[in-house]
Order: sequence, then structure tokens, then C-alpha cells
Amino acid sequence: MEKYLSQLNDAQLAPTLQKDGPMIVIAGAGSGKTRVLTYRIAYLMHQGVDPFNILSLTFTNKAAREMKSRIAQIVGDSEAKNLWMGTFHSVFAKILRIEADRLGYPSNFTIYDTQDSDRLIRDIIKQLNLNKDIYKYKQVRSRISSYKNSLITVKAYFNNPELIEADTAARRPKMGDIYKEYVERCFKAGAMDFDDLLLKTNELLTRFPDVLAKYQDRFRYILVDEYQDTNHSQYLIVRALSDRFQNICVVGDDAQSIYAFRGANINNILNFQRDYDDVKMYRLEQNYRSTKNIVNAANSIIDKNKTKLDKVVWTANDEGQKIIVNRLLNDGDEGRFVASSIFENQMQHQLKAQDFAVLYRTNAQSRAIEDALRKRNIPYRIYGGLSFYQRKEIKDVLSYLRLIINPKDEEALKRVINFPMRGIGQTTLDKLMVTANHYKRSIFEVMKNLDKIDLKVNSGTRQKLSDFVTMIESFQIMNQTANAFELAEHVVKASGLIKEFNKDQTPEGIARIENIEEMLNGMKDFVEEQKELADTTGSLTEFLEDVALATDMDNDKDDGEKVALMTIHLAKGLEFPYVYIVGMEEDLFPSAMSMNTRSELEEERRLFYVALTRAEKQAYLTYTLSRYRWGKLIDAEPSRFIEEIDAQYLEFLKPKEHQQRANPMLDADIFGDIEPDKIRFKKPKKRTAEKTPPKFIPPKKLKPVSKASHGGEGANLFDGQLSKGNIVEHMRFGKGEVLKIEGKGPDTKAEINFENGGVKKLLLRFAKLEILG
Ligand SMILES: Nc1ncnc2c1ncn2[C@@H]1O[C@H](COP(=O)(O)OP(=O)(O)OP(=O)(O)O)[C@@H](O)[C@H]1O
Ligand SMILES: [Mg+2]
Repeated sequence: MEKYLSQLNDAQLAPTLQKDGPMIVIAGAGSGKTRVLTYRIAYLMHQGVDPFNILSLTFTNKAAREMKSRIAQIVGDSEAKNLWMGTFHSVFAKILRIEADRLGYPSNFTIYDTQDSDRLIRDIIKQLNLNKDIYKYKQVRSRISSYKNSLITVKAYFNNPELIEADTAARRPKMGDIYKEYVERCFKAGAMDFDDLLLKTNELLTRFPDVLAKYQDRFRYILVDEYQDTNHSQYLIVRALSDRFQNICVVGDDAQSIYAFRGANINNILNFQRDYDDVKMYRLEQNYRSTKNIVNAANSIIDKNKTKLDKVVWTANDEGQKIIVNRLLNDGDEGRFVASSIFENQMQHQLKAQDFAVLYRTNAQSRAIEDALRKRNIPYRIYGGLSFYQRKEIKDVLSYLRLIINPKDEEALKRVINFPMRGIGQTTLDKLMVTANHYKRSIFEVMKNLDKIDLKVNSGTRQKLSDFVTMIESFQIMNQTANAFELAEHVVKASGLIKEFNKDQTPEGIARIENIEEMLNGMKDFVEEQKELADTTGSLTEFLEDVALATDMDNDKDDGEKVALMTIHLAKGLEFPYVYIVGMEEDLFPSAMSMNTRSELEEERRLFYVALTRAEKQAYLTYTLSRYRWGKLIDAEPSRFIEEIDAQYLEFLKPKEHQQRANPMLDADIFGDIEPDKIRFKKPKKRTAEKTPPKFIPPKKLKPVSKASHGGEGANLFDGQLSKGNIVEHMRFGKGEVLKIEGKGPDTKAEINFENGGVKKLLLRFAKLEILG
């Protein structure tokens, strides 16, 4: 037997060694499902299967890269390179480019990200004169997304009275019109959104039997990780492609299905046996990831769900420490506890920052954790925030680049036609759009044919439009010879972007320029890397595709020596020695929005199961007594999930054991109506050479009004910087006007009318305020 196969147990070997036929591996967290997929691919290759014939679909591109590099270690680099591996979206985007003309798309179609989709939807809502408070663009977008993932085309929508009725009942009778317009506008712009990548693949495979046959023949072996979270559209693609050879291996865990809200369908896992003949079903039971305490605690949780497949998960690992549960005062307190606990564990056990993860239910919770980590100089990275490529200045550059490749791309054009300002105003743009719609052409085509079209603009504007066209066309010519990096470097200068951003010398402005530089560096790396690969050329099109499909998770460069902060949804498939699950409170986790039905609650419970099973050595659960929700401070109750864990696996910290308070007075009720939550003082960030600060958009530097007193060093008295009428800014409440100052010395309070949150009384020695004027 090959040596690498000895790294599998018998239960894992069985599915690994079954070369042909349909098979499903159902197993709990940490039992080696992903490992089986990885080794199975290596084994197939050793059995003589050509890597070109293997398609492997993963949950993130990062997971695909990791798998590929592990396989490369076993079979060698040059072989592994030819594997088709990636997320559904990235793999099928490639195929769609090859086959685009079948569907009437240009092969250089743009991939619209959610920002682009949102802008377009807002535009359509405005254009159709609909009430934007009823037609909320995010809801409209998610509705359109769910049609697409259920393969409901515009035509199918209008033929389906039930759907129309449902939208009408939801006070959105014009949903169909928006959907129709949205689809047409995307098509006209030569653009696909994320959902189109799956929808259009399905269309391609159903409408063109020869195309289907071609890819069935190519992908003789198909493997899917995290199968429990595939949606209907993905399910159909997998089924169609595997229909001929039926060499399909899917692995998953019904207990970790957490994307139902985005259309994932757990029935895909349950029905697998029905869909194929002679399905072999495998189960893995031994968990290699976590301690006994964690495995058993997770089992006791998932046991509470009624809808589930029966599974056994056990581990031969050590008993380990009990799961630590801690009650904190508020989110600031929670953040401080997490930060000091990470710090202590790091010292005590000689751990690296990347051995820790902090998981939360909602993105908003990261702020308090970040504040606390920053204060302690613990480097961290937030996953799933605004990705680098969605930052304003980066999107500006990207929009120019997108226009070069696909001048029909309307969202890109609208973004840059007058940025930097070149005297082409909204009125002109509106006229262009109307004309473009009228002729069913793109805006750029209209601009190129101004002499043939009666566009009511003056000759000055006409000249400006034609200058813009000339500029883009000159970039296009350069694109024929230059590589992506050279072109982008030229574009940022020639378009005037760099000059524009240089005007702003504030820290934010400088950060923008740095980001653009960073992007150019990235492009240079990309060009160099691609030179070494046989199947790519480092072209701008390839770069843009990478960018469009990059999730924040895929940004490899930034992974080292940092605590990982992310939502539980993003943590799926990952593992960390130490895991902190924060915000274990009713209405937050389980989420208030997911408690209407038993099945929603069960999905929340699965989410908790996913969270807990990320931990290898130690898990922490924290909850607070009060928390800001929807702008109000509310009393919080501990999550039912804490109670649901068998108590023998838990250890409740007594309040004294974790007192890391900056100020012992915090407990005393001396602040009146001041929310304890924001009684924190933030030191300006210290940059030290050995600890590189985490990469994030730097928060506005706050000028503290006074210094807080830490650990009883003696109060630093308020020194009269602030007076009535001053305009100030607060991290959470935004801008406000000082109405009144009262009290003296350390007790000085200010009554401030904030734009978010109304009138508040703040104790100045603790308040984080910036004086604006
Ligand atoms: N036979 C084995 N011997 C040693 N370590 C193993 C073995 N099988 C799996 N592992 C290790 O156990 C951990 C969990 O494996 P893996 O990530 O493949 O599990 P999984 O079932 O995919 O988990 P999840 O459900 O969370 O995705 C990994 O660190 C893996 O390397
Ligand atoms: Mg896995």
C-alpha cells in the first residue's frame, strides 16, 4: 500500500479506495471528510486517472488551494496543477467564459459583485418610480437571488401565479418588473452576477447537449466537499455532469447544514441515495480534531435536534479542559476578557496568535473584540468584512480595468465616467442611459456613435464624452501588448485617479494611495506567478476574474500570526486550537430572526454545533448582561444553547477569576444614565516593530478629551476643552452638539445631542469624543 494511505484509518480508507461509482460519506465534524477527499484524489491519480478528468468542488478557494498543495506533496506539483479544483462559482465561471457565445454573452463578460448588483437594483427602483422604503434594495436582491437559485427565470416567474401572489402579499407587486429589468440590464452590460454563474451553467448544460456531453466526458470523477450546503442550482449541475460516468463522491454532515437561509437544501444529502444507482454509503465516526470534552459537549447539543441522521462521533484524544463559560457585564467587558485570556494562554502555552479564533453570530460584534485586541497589541485579522477589492479606491481602479475588457459594463462606466471629475454630470449620464435603453445598446456604444445620434448635449459636453471614449480606447490598445500590471499602472496615472487621491492628505487619503499601491504590487505578483503556469497568461481578464471571485477568506498573504475573527458561517471546515464563541445570548444566538419555526431554531443549533466543533483544545463561551441592540441598551439573557450542553462538560468562571477591569469603579453605579458599555478609553494605536498591526481600514483617530484613569493611577481631571455649542463626534453615536456641561473635575458631564441616538449624558473623563468644531 502507498505510504500516504497509512495516514488514514480503516473507515476512511474504504471510501478512499473505492475508485468508481456513486458514494456518499456522511460523518460528523472533524472526522476526516476533507482528508478523505484529498487522499482519494491522490489515489485516483495513482490509479492512472488523468488529473484533467477530476473535478473537485470546495466551499472556499482557499480550501481548494490547501487541498491542491497537499495533493501536490503526494503526487508531485506538475500533476496536481492540472486538477480542476475550486468553488462552484470559480470553476463554472471558467467554463462559462469558454462557452459564453452559446448563451449570447461575450467571453470577457464582467462578473458583478454584490455592490454592483445593489447599485443596479437601486437604479431600477428609481427608474420604475417605486417606493424605496418598500422596495428595499437588499431584500429585492435576495429575492432575485432566490429565484435564480431555484432556476426561476423571468419567464417562469411571470408564468407562476403563486410567486406573483407571494410578492404582492409582501407589498411588492412589481418584483417581476424589477427582475425582468435587472436581467435585461445585466445582459446588455455583458455582465453576470454570482447567481448567474450557476444559473447560466445550468442553462448551458440543459440547452446544449453537446456541451453537456463534452463536460461529462471531461469530468469523469467528481468530488464535492460540504455537500450539505449545496443549493438547488448547484445540485442540478453536479447531477447533470456526473450522469454519464456516475463517479461521484460527495462528503458532508447534515448536522452542519447552515446555509438554508441562502437556499441550501439539506434534501440534497438525504436524497442522494435516490438519485443514483448503487450508492455506497460510508460513515466515519472517529474525530481527530477535538478533545473528548468538546466532542461530547457538541454531541449533547446536536442531540436536541429532531431532524437529523443518526451519527456517532467519538474521539481517542485526551479528555481536555472543560468548556469555559463566562458572564460579562457588556460587550466591552467581553472583549477585554477575550483579549486577556488570549494573552494569558499565549504566554502560558507558548502559542501563536493564529492558534486562536473568535467566532460570533453577526459581523457587528467584531468591533468590541477588535478594540480590546488592539489595546493589548494582539494582532488580528477580520475575515468576511469588506474585502480589499470592495474598497472605494480599489473599485475605482477596477472599474477602469473592467471597462477596458468589457466596455459594455454599465456599473463600471457609471462609476468612473465622471471620476475624477471631468465635467460629465448626472444629467448627461441620464440622457445617455435613456438613449442606450432606447436603442438597446450599451452606454459606451452610444458614446462612440455621438455623430449618428441626436443626444441633446452641448458641444463642450460632446467633446468631453468623446475624450473619455478616446482614453478608454487607448487603454484597450495598450492591453493588446502590455501585461495586467503595466496596464493598470498606466491607467491609474492617465485617468487622473492618483492625482485625485493625492489631493487628500488626511490619513484616510494616504491610506487610499497605499491601497492602490498594494493592489499594483498584487498585480505584479500575479503576473509573475502566472508566467510560471502553463494554462494561464497573466492577462487582465484573468486577473479580474480572480478578483471578482476572491472572497476575503482567499487572501492568503494575510494569514500569518494573527488571531482570526469571523462569523460562524465563515468558520465552516476550519479548525483552531483555541476558540472563543462570544455573544452567547438569547435573541443574538439563537438569533431573534430565526426563532419563528422549529426548523429555523434547529439551523441555529447546527450553527452552534459548527462553532463548537472548530475547537481542538479549548472552547470558551461568553455572554453579557447587557448589550446594545438596535441602538438601545438591553438586558441580555444567556443563550439556551449553554443550558443545552450537558453540564459535566462545562466550567463556569466565577466573576472574580476574570476581573480584568481597567477601572474598578465600573461596577459601582456611579454613572447615572451613562451606558457602561462605552465607558472605555481608547489609546491611540501603538505601532511596534515586532508586532505588525493588523490590516484593516484604520478607524478615525480619536482625540481624547482627557485621559482615563487606569487602575487607580489617579484621575486626570477634565481640563475644560469642551464647552456648550461644540460639535463632537462619537464612535457609536456619530456627530453631536454639546448642549450643556455640568459638574466639576472628574465628575464633569456633558449633555450631547447626537445624530444617532439623541440626547446622552456622558462622563467626560471616559467618553471617546473627537472635537470637530
Ligand atoms: N486518520 C487520521 N489521522 C490523523 N489525523 C487525522 C486523521 N483524519 C483526520 N485527521 C485530522 O483531523 C482533523 C479534521 O479532519 P478534516 O478537516 O478532514 O475533518 P472534516 O470531517 O472535514 O471536518 P469538518 O466537518 O469540520 O469539515 C484535521 O486536522 C485532519 O488532518
Ligand atoms: Mg471538512
